[in-house]
Amino acid sequence: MAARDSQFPKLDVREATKVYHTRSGDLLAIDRCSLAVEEGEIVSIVGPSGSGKTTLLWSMSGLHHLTSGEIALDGQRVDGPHPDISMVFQDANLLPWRTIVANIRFPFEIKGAKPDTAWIDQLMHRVGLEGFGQRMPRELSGGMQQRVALVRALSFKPSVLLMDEPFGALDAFTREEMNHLIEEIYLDTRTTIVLVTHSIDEAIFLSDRIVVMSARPGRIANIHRVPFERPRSLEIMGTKEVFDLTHTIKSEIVGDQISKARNRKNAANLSKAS
Ligand SMILES: Nc1ncnc2c1ncn2[C@@H]1O[C@H](COP(=O)(O)OP(=O)(O)OP(=O)(O)O)[C@@H](O)[C@H]1O
Repeated sequence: MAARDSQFPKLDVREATKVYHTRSGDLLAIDRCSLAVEEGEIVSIVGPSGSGKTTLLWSMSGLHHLTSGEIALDGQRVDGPHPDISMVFQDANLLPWRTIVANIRFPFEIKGAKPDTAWIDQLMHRVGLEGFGQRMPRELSGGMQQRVALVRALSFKPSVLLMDEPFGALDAFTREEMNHLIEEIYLDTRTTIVLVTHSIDEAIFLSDRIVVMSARPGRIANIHRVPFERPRSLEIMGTKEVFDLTHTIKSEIVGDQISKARNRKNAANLSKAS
C-alpha cells in the first residue's frame, strides 16, 4: 500500500453523475452523488432497486466512466481500474477448470505480477480455506466460493475493497457467518470497505455509515451513522437502537419509492388528460 496524504478522504466521490445511453433514450442513473469515505471506514449503500447503487460502486472502482463528476483515491483522480481498489461481486466468478489456488493466481498471471504466496496462505487460513487450494470450484459450496473471491480480492493488498451485494445469493446463516468474517478481516487489515447491499441488517451490522439512495435518478438521500463498537455481536441486532434505525431506513426507502411512483402516475394522468 502506498503512503497517503491524510488531508484527503480515502475515496472521494464528487458530484458523480452517470447517464446511460440506451436505445430507448438517455437514462440518468445517478445524479450528483457526493460522498467522502474516510480511511478505515466501512460504508454501506442501500436503496430501492434501480436507484444506482451498483452504478455508483462500479464508478468508484473505475470500471464505469462517469458522465460528469469524479472519483478520487487519496486525492488522485481514478480514471480506470486501480491496483489499490479490489472488487467482490455477488457471483464468485471462478474459472471452473482451474483449482482454487490457480483461480487466485489468475489475475496476477494476467498482470504479469508475482503473487505474495505467504499472504495468500495467510488469507486462506483466515477465511477457513486452508487445505482447499487444490480443490476445483465445483467441489466448494457457494459460501466457500465467496470466501475464495474474497481471498482473490484481498490478495493484492488493496487499500479499498468494494463489494457489490456479495452475499446476496447465500442463505441467511452463511450470510451471517460471512458478515462476521468480513468484520474479522476488517479488524485485522483496517481496509476501507464500501458495500452495496439489499439487507438493512447486514448494513447495520457491518457499517460505520449507511448511505441511503433515492429511487431513480439515484441521489444520496441520507447518511446514517451506526454507533456500535467493534467487534459487534449479533445481540446488537435486537436492541431498540437497531430497531429504530432499521425502521427509519426502511421508511426512507419505501416512502421515496411510493412518492416517486405516485408522481409518475400523476404525470401520466395529466398527459392523458391534456
Ligand atoms: N449498462 C447499463 N446500460 C443501461 N442502463 C443501465 C445499465 N446499468 C444499469 N442501468 C440502469 O441504471 C439504473 C440503475 O441501475 P443499477 O444497477 O446501478 O441500480 P441498483 O440500485 O444497483 O439496482 P438493483 O438494486 O436492482 O441491483 C437502472 O434503471 C438500470 O436499469
